[in-house]
Amino acid sequence: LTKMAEPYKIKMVEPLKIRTKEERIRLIKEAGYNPFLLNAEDVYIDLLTDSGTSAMSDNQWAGMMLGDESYAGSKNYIHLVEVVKDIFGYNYVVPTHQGRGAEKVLFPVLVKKGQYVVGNMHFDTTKAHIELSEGIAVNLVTREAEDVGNYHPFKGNFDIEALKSFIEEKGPENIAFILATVTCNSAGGQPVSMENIKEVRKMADKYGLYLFFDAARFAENAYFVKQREKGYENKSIKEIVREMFSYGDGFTMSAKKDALVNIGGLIAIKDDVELFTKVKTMLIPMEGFVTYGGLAGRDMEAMARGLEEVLSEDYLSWRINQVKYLGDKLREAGIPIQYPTGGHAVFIDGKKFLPHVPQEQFPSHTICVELYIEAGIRAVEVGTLLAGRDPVTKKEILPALDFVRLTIPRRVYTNSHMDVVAEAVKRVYARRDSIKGLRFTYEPPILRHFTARLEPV
Ligand SMILES: CC1=C(O)/C(=C\N=C(/C)C(=O)O)C(COP(=O)(O)O)=CN1
Repeated sequence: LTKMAEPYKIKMVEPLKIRTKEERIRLIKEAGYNPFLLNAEDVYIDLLTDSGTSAMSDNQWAGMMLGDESYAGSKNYIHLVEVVKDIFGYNYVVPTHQGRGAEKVLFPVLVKKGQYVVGNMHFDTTKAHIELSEGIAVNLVTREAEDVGNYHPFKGNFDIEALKSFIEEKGPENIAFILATVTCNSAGGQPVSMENIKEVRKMADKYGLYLFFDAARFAENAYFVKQREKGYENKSIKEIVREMFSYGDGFTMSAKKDALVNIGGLIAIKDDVELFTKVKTMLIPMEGFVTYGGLAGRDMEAMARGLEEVLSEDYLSWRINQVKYLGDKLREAGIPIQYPTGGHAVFIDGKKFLPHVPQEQFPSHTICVELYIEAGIRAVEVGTLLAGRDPVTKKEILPALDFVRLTIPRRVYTNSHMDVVAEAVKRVYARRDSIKGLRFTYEPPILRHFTARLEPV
């Protein structure tokens, strides 16, 4: 019985505004049919992202009052380093302002012009920073990730054969490093198994390559390992995290996800002190001095406390089952989603939902627009609009996966909100045959999905 409700009670609330349907039709038109351009106060249930949108705990808020805002040697930094060492087993740690801050400092140190960074699936801003470092981002995720409707326990895994032949084909000297994203956001928040991580580690050792983690959703990955991988059912989340990261040489982290804070990032290096010196040298001009890296002391304190809190099994079990709760309601209604549901979001298969809308007219983005009109819900497209154009041919990339991501913030919404979301998706699904696609009225040259403006065809 104790597992049926949130393992926390609510002490402070933020009243929500609910615009009328007429207002929402006007507002989304004024926003160029792009939910990114809506004002938050015009959104009822915001499922745009789980990044930076978590509710902090009383323990974290109390930590905010203990901010040591000294420029150098803040006690919050010392606390943060201790926590990272204790959880991940890495000796060298610097804060950054968020995940991109970590990427723009670490990648130039690791990547030489023209080298490849091979990953399961890179998040779009991570890909952007690999390219800004003049590297080439390559995704080698298991084919199971594209088998959307069928159950596979670890759809975030690397395709080990593909990884081996890619490194052989290009030559290890042309691989900057291997990057394992846990969980794999772009595949549907899908986990990577410990067995797969061990296989990737073997490759890294065989070819003398670094293995880094993109650790944004590390705790959710560990929870799935505990639930789904033989031999881990009796291990604590902390033990599983420790083992996962023992196979890595370092990580970047957007703390805005599993560290339960609204701003923050990290770079951690296991034991390569030389590499750490290069990172610190880059950090100072790009993010700030070593002991604050673009953050206030209070933010580092909240992050240190969040990293410890997120390891709670009661918290993880509730958080991940809330995603499953929404996913199950949609599957029961016959709505096509990435199955099983991931750690942070339900991913609707837009191409199957709107088979009559050509991919060039952005089926999943169209569903996001309809969800806002239907019930003031803001979701995000992770598909064709996001993928953009081939930089050389300028043709639409047309990715295999075209998803609506219903991204659930941590500790913010109850299952009553999930019931509203499920009902709204069902109503859009019921009228899907009458839904038309979208076309650009303004198409930005890079990362177009954030500021594009569109209209119904
Ligand atoms: C796996 C991964 C991410 O998901 C990520 C950011 N994700 C966002 C903003 C999201 O909506 O999924 C980033 C960038 O983190 P940042 O948004 O700069 O703190 C890196 N890796």
